[in-house]
Amino acid sequence: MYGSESGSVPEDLERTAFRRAEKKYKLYYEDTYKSSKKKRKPKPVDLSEVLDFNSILESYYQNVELPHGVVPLRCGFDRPVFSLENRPGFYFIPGALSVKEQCQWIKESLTSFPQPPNRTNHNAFYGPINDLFIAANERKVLVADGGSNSECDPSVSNGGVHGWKFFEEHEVSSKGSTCKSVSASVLLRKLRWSTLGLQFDWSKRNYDVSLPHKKIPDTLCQLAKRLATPAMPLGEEFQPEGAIVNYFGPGDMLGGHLDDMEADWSKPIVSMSLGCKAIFLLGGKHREDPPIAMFLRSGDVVLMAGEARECFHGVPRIFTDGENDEIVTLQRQFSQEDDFSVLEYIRSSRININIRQVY
Ligand SMILES: O=C(O)CCC(=O)C(=O)O
Ligand SMILES: [Fe+2]
Repeated sequence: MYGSESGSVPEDLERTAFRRAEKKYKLYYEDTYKSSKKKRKPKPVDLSEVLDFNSILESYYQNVELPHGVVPLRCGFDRPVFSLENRPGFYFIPGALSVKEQCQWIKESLTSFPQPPNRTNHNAFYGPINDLFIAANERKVLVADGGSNSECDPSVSNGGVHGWKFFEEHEVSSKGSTCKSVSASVLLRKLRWSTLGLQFDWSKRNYDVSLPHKKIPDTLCQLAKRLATPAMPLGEEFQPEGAIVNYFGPGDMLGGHLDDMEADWSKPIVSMSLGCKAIFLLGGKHREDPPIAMFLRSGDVVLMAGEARECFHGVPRIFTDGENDEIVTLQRQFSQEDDFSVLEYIRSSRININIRQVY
């Protein structure tokens, strides 16, 4: 499902309309800048066909005609909600989260959500990792304890458990380069997903109820229940049971896919965008259907329910450059709160939290 700027795609996959749109919006760099990674310049991309719900919201407030096919929903929600004429079950709530809420969920996504027993993409290789964000700020290094080859672990003189443990940088460098190690900041940069509540097993593409898990935090549940209301049948309440947190760095993308592992597709997926702006592609039921492209900004919420659950979707691009990322207010807030480590992370990242009712 995931890809990155370096991923190559078999030719036949490029034949679908969805794949062509992914290619159109994906990050490519100008060739002339290839030699120097720092100065690489993104190739310009034509964004004229990307739906912009910020300007749609403005038009709505000013009573100006909306783009063809965009329909405001009358549902009594406390913010404007838009639907798309030819994608029933899809709802867009621009700016649904306040800046404070955005900061709160960004911080939780970095600090508490990746904590065991929640799983992350690092589990398969390193096992559970505690306090990754703190370790990254303290410039710690994760070191392999090689069992019999235990000189790798500065604290173990002979034998010891197999596994990985954080150490201070100087403890590791004094040991030389014989041990397998990776810096916490590299691991934080490579964090791609964490799962909350019922744990999603990516290898089986299913929920594994036998895996230990904690309930989704109550504040997040309450928020998701409220945000889900425009897509819920009257009188029914959304029951958040599982969530996937996606972390995107520059050049990362989320390939076209369906989320079809939940039992009841009439219930929405509540999807919150945080950090740098992205392009979201909402396709149809077939990869051959031309997708609709739209910007997702920090604070936007998307709901996918009913027929929209059968639509391919993905994120081909995030914008991490100051001109396009649209995170000034977020940056200001983190600076005011002296949260410079979070600020550093989010200025080149996007986080998506999508919350699901599984049964
Ligand atoms: O990042 C997004 O906005 C979409 C995420 C998504 O589709 C998923 O995790 O299934
Ligand atoms: Fe999805």
